[in-house]
Amino acid sequence: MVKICCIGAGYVGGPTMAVIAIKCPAIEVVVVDISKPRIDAWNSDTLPIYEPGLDEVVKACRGKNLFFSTDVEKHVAEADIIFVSVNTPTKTRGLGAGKAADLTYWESAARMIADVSKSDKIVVEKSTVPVKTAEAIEKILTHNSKGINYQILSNPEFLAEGTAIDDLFKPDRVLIGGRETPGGQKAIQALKAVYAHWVPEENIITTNLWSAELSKLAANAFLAQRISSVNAMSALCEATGADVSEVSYAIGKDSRIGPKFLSASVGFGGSCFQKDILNLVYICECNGLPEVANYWKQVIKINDYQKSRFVNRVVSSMFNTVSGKKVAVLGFAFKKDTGDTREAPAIDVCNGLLGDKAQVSIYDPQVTGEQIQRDLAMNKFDWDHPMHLQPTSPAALKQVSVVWDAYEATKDAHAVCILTEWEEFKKLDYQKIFDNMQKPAFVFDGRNVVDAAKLREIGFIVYSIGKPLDAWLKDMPAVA
Ligand SMILES: NC(=O)c1ccc[n+]([C@@H]2O[C@H](COP(=O)([O-])OP(=O)(O)OC[C@H]3O[C@@H](n4cnc5c(N)ncnc54)[C@H](O)[C@@H]3O)[C@@H](O)[C@H]2O)c1
Ligand SMILES: O=c1ccn([C@@H]2O[C@H](COP(=O)(O)OP(=O)(O)O[C@H]3O[C@H](CO)[C@@H](O)[C@H](O)[C@H]3O)[C@@H](O)[C@H]2O)c(=O)[nH]1
Repeated sequence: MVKICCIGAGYVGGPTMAVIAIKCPAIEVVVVDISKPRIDAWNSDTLPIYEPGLDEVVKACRGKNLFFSTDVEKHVAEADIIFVSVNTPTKTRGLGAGKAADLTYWESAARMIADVSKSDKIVVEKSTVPVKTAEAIEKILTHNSKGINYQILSNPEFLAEGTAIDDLFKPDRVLIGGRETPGGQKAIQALKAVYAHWVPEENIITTNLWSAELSKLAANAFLAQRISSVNAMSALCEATGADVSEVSYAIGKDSRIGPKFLSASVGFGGSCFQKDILNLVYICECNGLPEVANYWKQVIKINDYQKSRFVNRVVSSMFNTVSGKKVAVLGFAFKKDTGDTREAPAIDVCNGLLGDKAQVSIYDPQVTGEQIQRDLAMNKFDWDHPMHLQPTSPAALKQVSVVWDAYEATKDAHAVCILTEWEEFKKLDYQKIFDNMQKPAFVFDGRNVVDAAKLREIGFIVYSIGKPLDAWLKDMPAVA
C-alpha cells in the first residue's frame, strides 16, 4: 500500500488530503501537524476549518485510510510520498522584510525529513514558495542523505476557500513540476498516478520545477490583478456616473476577457494574494527587474487604495467624523462561505473606523469574537504563523463589540458597512433595520450585495462600490 504523509494540517493540507483519501481508497493518507489542538479538532466532530462539503468527505474516510496525527516523525519515516503544506509567511524582519517569503517552517520540515527518513522519498512542495525553493530543499535533504534518494516535486495548490472541495474534486488543472532526469520523471509519474484516480489525464500538466513554482505565483498575481483592475475602474465609475457592474458585464462578454473575477469590491483579502504578489515582487527585484517588480506592486497599492477609499467614503459621508457613532459591520471573513479572516479587508476597514473613534459592532456568521479581537490587535503578517507561535489573546478593544445577529449589530447604529458577501445579507429585513437605526441611516455596501434602489425607497442613504452616487454622497470627496 502506498503511504502518503502530509506535513501541515491547515486549509490546504486538510482538505487536499481528505480528497486524495476519498478518491484513492488503496492509499493510506496521514496528515500531521505540530499543533495538537488542530489535530484534535480534525479528529473531532468540529473540524478546525469551515468549508462546505468538507465534513462529509472527512467523515467518510477518517479512521479508514485518512488519519490525523501529531506523531510527525513516525509518519514521515513510513511514507513514500511526503506533501509539505506548512506556512510560508511574509518575512517581518531582516533581508527582504515585508516582501520575501519566510521559509523557516519549510526548512525545519525538510531538516526533519532528512533526519528521520530511512527509505527513498518523493517530497512534494504543496505550500506556495518562491521560485528555486526546490533547489534549496534538495540541498537540505541530500546534504546528509545516508544513501537515500529524494525526488522533489512542485505541486502547487489552486483551490479557493469556500469552494475547496469542488475545486479539489474537479480541478481546472493539476500542475506537477519535477527534474528533467529519469528519477525526476519517474517521481512525476508516481504523483500523476495518484491524481489520475479522478482527474482526467489532459488536466494534469507536467513541467519543469521552476515553471511549476512560478506558475503558482503568476496565477495568483493575474487573478489579483483582475480585481485591482476592476476596483480601479470602480473609482472612475463613481467619478463619472458609470456603473461598474455594467462595465464588468460588458467587458466580460468579450471571450478573450471572460466574465469571472470581475466583481468590484472593498478589496481582495485572503491568505494568498498579497503574500504571493509581495513574494513575486521580491523575486523580480532580486533578479534585477525593478520595472517588473513595480508593475506587480501596483496591484497591491490599488488594493490598499480601495480599502482606504472605502473608509474615507464612510467618514466623509457622515459629516467627516464617526467619533462615538455606532457603525455596524456585517461580515468579517475575507469572502463568503469561509470563517477565514486572514488579510480580510474588514480588518483594515475596521481599523480605519476605529482610528476615527467609531464604536464598531461586528457580525459574521462564521467568525468568533475572539478571532475578531485577535485580528484587530495583530501586527501585519503575524497571522501567518502556526497558532501556538502567535501572540496570546489581547485584551478586548473597548470600541468593538461582536454580536451573533445582524439586527443586534445594526440596532441604534448610524451606519452599516457590508464587508463580506454572505447570502444572508441579501435577505435581511432592511425596513426593520432602518426603523431601529439612527437617522440619517447609511448603508455602505462594500460587496454590492444589496438592492440599492429598494433601500433608498426605505429611506437609507446608500453607497455601493462603483455605482452612480447618491446626491448626498456626490459632493463628499473620497480621496485616499
Ligand atoms: N489557504 C489557501 O487557500 C491556500 C491555497 C493554495 C496554497 N496555499 C499555500 O499553502 C500553504 C499552507 O497554507 P494554509 O492556508 O494551509 O496554512 P495554515 O496555516 O492553515 O496551515 C499550515 C499548518 O502547518 C503547520 N506547520 C507549520 N510548520 C510545521 C512543521 N514544521 N511541522 C508540522 N506542521 C507544521 C501549522 O501548525 C499549520 O497548522 C501556504 O504556503 C499557502 O500559501 C494556501
Ligand atoms: O471578482 C472578485 C473575486 C474575488 N474577490 C475577492 O478576492 C479575494 C480572494 O478570493 P478567491 O480567489 O476566491 O479566494 P482564495 O481562497 O484567496 O483563493 C485564491 O488564492 C488561493 C491561494 O493561493 C489560490 O489557490 C486560488 O486559486 C485563488 O483564487 C476575496 O477577498 C474575494 O472577495 C473580489 O473582490 N472580486
